This record gives sequence, structure tokens and C-alpha cells, in this order.
Amino acid sequence: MSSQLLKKSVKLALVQLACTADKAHNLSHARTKVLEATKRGAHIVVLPECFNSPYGTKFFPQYAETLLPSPPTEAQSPTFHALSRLAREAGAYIVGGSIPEVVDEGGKGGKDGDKGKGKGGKDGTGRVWYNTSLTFAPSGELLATHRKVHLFDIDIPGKIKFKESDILSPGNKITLIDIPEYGKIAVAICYDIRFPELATIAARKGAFLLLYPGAFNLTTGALHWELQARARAMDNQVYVGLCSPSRDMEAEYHAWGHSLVVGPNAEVLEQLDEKEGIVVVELVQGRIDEVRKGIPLYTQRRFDVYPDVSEGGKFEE
Ligand SMILES: O=C(O)CCC(=O)C(=O)O
Repeated sequence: MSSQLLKKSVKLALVQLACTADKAHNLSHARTKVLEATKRGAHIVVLPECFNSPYGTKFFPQYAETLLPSPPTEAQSPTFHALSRLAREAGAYIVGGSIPEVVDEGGKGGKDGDKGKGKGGKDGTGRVWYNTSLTFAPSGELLATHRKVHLFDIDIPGKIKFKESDILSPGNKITLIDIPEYGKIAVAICYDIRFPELATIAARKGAFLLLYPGAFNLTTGALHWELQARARAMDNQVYVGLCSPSRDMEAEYHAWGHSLVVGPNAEVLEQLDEKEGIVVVELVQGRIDEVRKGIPLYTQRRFDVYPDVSEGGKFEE
């Protein structure tokens, strides 16, 4: 069943970008780093969560761009066009981390069906915000949009309190992207990784790679960042990549960094420290099959004892 999961070996790059408060700088810096990654042979390049802005609820409205109806104009979304051009220039697939998105109430659905809910917004203006990831093909075409499904609302006394839902609305679908040369990948965002159902559904629908642009912090990063990546890889016997901004202790939010690629046997293949950097890792055709042959979870599941979560899952809304 898994033999065609990864059709040929592919080089994956994670760009752990130094993200600043200057959007134009972030975009041109991302371009430089993505081109560096493709010079090193990468075919799929990933940017971090909120790569064009600082990370924090108060920043979302200020930096938000309009993506719908798609394609937006350059003025509505400079980031959409910068990423599309960059994918063409680099000749690579670009998973554009994430950006804050704004939708006017009643906005129409995203490319793959994630409709703007028009809930009336959280600030009484009738606008709704999302944490949104855009993936582009080497042709510059938008392949998929993922809106963060699980909002990062946590409160660990004395350590960290964060409430994305103060401003953001959640996305409502799983994002699986078919890349004709290589196979299927799944994209989700940061806190989404803590919900294994999403990963398992994507893997059982045929994804060879789960990608999470993310920005864990110094508390939960130390606790769970690597563990989550390895757990999702182990449970599903697939490749996993987590891409963070680099750490800036002058910023309000201190990202964990440590972007990493994990193999289908849950082994860390490459991991950065907290500084800016790029990992480029070859994902090897046949490796997933080898791991699944050794530990054949795929034929040992007991759906007579518990349900198959991959029978469900919302891909279109
Ligand atoms: O899950 C965590 O600990 C961090 C999540 C996060 O930072 C995010 O969703 O942006």
C-alpha cells in the first residue's frame, strides 16, 4: 500500500528565518534564504509560522493580508505575490510558513474549500482573521491554503499565557497537497501538531510528509517540540518537518527555533539550534516502505476494536 507514497527521493529544506517587524524586509530576506536553499538542491522549501510579521495576537490585524477572492491583487497581498514569484524564480515548491489573513464577512472560500466563516469578527468590525499557510508550485500557481485548525490558547501559570482565539478564527479542514512528482504532503500549523488525529488522517490518506510551520516558545519548546515531531513520525511512519523562526530575545515572543526533520522511524535526521539557518535533508524513496515492513503497523490495526479515524476527516468545507 505504501510503495508509491514517495515516488522519488526529494530534498526538503526548512528555512529557520530571522523574522522582524519589517514586512518588506522579511519578504526579501525570505527570498534570499529560499534561493540559498534551492542552490543547495532543495525541491520543497518551508518557511516558518508568521514569517512576515512578529508573532502575537496584537500584531495580526496590523499585518493581515486579504487572500480572497483568489488570486488577490498585489496591494491586497504582497506576500501572496512575493511567494508566487519566488516559487517560479527558485523552481521549487514553497510552503509559505504562515501569515495573518483577514476576510471581510461573507468572504468566499479559499482555493481548496476553506470558506471564510464570516462570524462577525472578534472586534466588532465584521472582519475575521486566520493564521494561514499558502503553498505554491514551481509554476507560481497556488496549490493549497491551510488555515490553522487548532488555535493556540494556553495558560501555564508563571510561564506562558497565549490566546490566539482572542482575535483569530480557526480553519475547518485538513490540508493534503498532491505534488505530482513526489506524492502527497500534509500542511498544518504549529499547535495543530498536538492533535494526532489530523496527522493520522493525512498519513492514512497517503501523505509521505507532514509539514508544520511553527513557533513554539521557550517553555513548551523545551518540553514538547522535538517530542511532538518524533511522535507524529513514529505513529504514522512518515517524514515530519517543523520549521520555526529563529530566536530573537529582543522580540516580544521568544521562538524556540530548533527546526528539524524527522524520518519515518522517528529518528531526528537534522536539527538546527535557535539561530537562523537552513536544513536540507534528502527524503529517500523506499525508506517509508522499509520502516513499515519492519514494524507493520499498517496491516496490524484493529478497526474491529476501535474506529479508523481516517474514515472521517474534513478536506472540503
Ligand atoms: O503547542 C505549543 O506549545 C506552541 C504552539 C504555538 O506556539 C502556536 O501554535 O503558535
